[in-house]
Amino acid sequence: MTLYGLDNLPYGVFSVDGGRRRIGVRVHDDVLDLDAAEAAGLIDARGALRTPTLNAHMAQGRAAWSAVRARVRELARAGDGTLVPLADCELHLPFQVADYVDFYSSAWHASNVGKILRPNQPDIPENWWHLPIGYHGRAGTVTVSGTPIVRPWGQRRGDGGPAFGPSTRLDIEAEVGFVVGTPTRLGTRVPVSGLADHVFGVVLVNDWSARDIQAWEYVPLGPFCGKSFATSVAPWVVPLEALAHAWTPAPAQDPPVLDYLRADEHLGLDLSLAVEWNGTRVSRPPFAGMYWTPAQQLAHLTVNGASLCTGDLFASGTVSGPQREEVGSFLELTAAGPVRLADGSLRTFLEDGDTVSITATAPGPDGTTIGFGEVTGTVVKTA
Ligand SMILES: O=C(O)/C=C/C(=O)CC(=O)CC(=O)O
Ligand SMILES: [Ca+2]
Ligand SMILES: [Mg+2]
Repeated sequence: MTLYGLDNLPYGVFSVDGGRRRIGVRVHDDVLDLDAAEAAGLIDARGALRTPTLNAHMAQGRAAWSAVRARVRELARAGDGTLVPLADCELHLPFQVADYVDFYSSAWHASNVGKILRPNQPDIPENWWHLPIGYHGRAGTVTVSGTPIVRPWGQRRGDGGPAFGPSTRLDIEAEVGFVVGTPTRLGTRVPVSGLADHVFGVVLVNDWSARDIQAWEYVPLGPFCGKSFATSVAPWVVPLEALAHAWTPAPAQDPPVLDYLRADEHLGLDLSLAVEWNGTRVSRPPFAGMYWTPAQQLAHLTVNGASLCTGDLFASGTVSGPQREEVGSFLELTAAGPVRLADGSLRTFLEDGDTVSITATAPGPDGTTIGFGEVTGTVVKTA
């Protein structure tokens, strides 16, 4: 199956042999060097492609994204420009992260986690059905796929007070992130119809979570050290334009949402995720069933007049479906007992040396499939 053909063309940042960081587009198992293409006059983005992150091009806006993508497609089709084998490339964080926000938009995830963390309360709080709940994360600790994940230390609930040490309940969250290109002015809102004007593309996210630290610290202000130690993203940003065939009706919303969240077309994206734990596929989270859509998340994120910056990343929240084999966290996967991996070992939470990889596909035009690369990370013992 071709995942990186001419209908995809995801953007990344690469270097070869420790050289300069350059913008490129993945074409099958090669990277088309856009820095070299702009230097050679094969493409014109007013110099934005000759920079070490995608931010300058992302700031140029939707018309420029379309024009550059169309030209990249011509180059890729004609075999013009420099192709570097992917195997020779080191891949970097593709964009400089401005603000990072994480939502909580799967009803299955919310109800699973609610049962585990708040057994004496309703699974899902009343406000959840009226607004896409989220928290502000730590932009500076968003790292590219492959970066080792150092097991965090912190406080957890102990007998008669806090215990302290390396997290004993280290977990993942399989998510889909949206990368903002076009910024806004402080004091303005983005309407629910504004997604495609502001979002440049989509990237896979793993919101690593230390459940023991989280459970002790989060009342009443939400996650802090339990989620701020690292968030991994895939090295490839799939342009929103490449996902034109992946839109699908989102779940009906009842109770009805307020006007600012009501879209003429209430659409989600039909992405199929897969989670591998030390090489064993343990889950296939379906993104199409997310209750809150990215368009609603963006409208809510700015409804108070908060501005958008180029490089803002907002993540969907953990992608969980209704079945145990569809959940996006190990907290949920192992709630009823450990899972057995292909090597025969049993797991509940992550052990040092464990590797988790998340991949995804989406339908492209004419029966093609769009790939998102992978976001992977290996847990290492605290130094
Ligand atoms: O319900 C809670 O208290 C916590 C939920 C999460 O940890 C999930 C979170 O980060 C948001 C999400 O990924 O859906
Ligand atoms: Ca999360
Ligand atoms: Mg995180």
